[in-house]
Amino acid sequence: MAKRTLDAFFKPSTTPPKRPKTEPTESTISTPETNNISIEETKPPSHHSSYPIPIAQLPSHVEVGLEHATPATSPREINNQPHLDLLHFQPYIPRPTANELFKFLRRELPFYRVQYTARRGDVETQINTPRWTTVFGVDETSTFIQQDNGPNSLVLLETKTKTPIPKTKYQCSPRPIPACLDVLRKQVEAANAAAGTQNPGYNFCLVNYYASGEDSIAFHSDDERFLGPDPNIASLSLGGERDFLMKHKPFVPGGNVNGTADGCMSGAAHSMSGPGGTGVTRSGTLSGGTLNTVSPGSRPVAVPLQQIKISLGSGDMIIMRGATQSNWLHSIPKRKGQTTRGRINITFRRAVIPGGTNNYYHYNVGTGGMYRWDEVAREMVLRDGKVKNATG
Ligand SMILES: O=C(O)CCC(=O)C(=O)O
Ligand SMILES: [Fe+2]
Repeated sequence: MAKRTLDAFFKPSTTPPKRPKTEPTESTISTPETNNISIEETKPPSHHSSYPIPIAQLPSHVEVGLEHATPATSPREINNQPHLDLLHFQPYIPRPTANELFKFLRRELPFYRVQYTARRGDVETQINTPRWTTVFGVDETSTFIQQDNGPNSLVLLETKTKTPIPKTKYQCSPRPIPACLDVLRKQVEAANAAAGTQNPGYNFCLVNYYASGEDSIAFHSDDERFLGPDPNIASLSLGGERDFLMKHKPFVPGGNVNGTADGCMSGAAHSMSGPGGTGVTRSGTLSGGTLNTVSPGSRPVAVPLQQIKISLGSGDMIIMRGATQSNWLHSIPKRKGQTTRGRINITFRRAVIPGGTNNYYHYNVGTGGMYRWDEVAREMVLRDGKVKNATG
């Protein structure tokens, strides 16, 4: 990859003329005449039979920014409430690079507006996911292995036996994490190591695009059984600033408040705040740190009433660790009427069983059409009416 110094990277540079995307090499012209002007030529895109389109590699100026300047700050630990264990990088990626990465991913990734039906008792409801989504990865029982040097040569094998997976193993065609997101995955794993966190071994990358303040994710926790106990979820924000809310789960005799549909399904069966995603009504005041003690049985349980609001800017990253997911709900609430820039969120996770793979593709790719960002229309445009082999 073409390397440039950090100084050169942050200096305004003359934008070189755009080259056709297909050119497979890249170079930096560095002579006294050109004064280190970087000519960006892209590496060949990531191909796979499961992809609806080839997925471009990062432009070298973004790659350089990521390589040389992340983490941009040391994380702040947020663990001042029961069961809460967060690392907040503010930012993790320097803002100029994060903004470039935002535009690149919005332009290059396939996106979906997933619709699904949710059943509660006898009642079936059709849910329109209130944001754009896409997903890559496979659970730990399968592994993508490079067979040869061909562009389409990653094959999916059983992790244990290294034999091809049975055709019936998945109700979807798992997609390998493309190079442009795999760079981030590795860096975020390194950030965990630097913070003394056990290697999360991320094998999934979920992407949300919130086009405006109308798009949202309702209160939920990412504590599906297919993620194993105490899952580590890293969540990266790019583009427009949005509020990230967290609140402690209420005590429910017999277990969690379980998922009904309100468009927060990055995976099924998370714990949720109830239909409508407006949250569980609690008695008491929502003032700083007040504890509401409920006594469902013989043992009183203290429920912290303080809701947390973190404003997430471009490049910020939150790593949610330990008991956070089993005890806290999080959301990106709607901001109707406010002019908000589009925002991309990327979460890295580790799924441990095939059910996780089926679930993530079902709720983040689905069976509807594939959309791409259109720079002229400035919106997502339908490109492919039906998803080929994406879910069963
Ligand atoms: O957009 C965000 O910051 C949150 C996304 C999220 O919670 C999820 O995808 O599970
Ligand atoms: Fe989440």
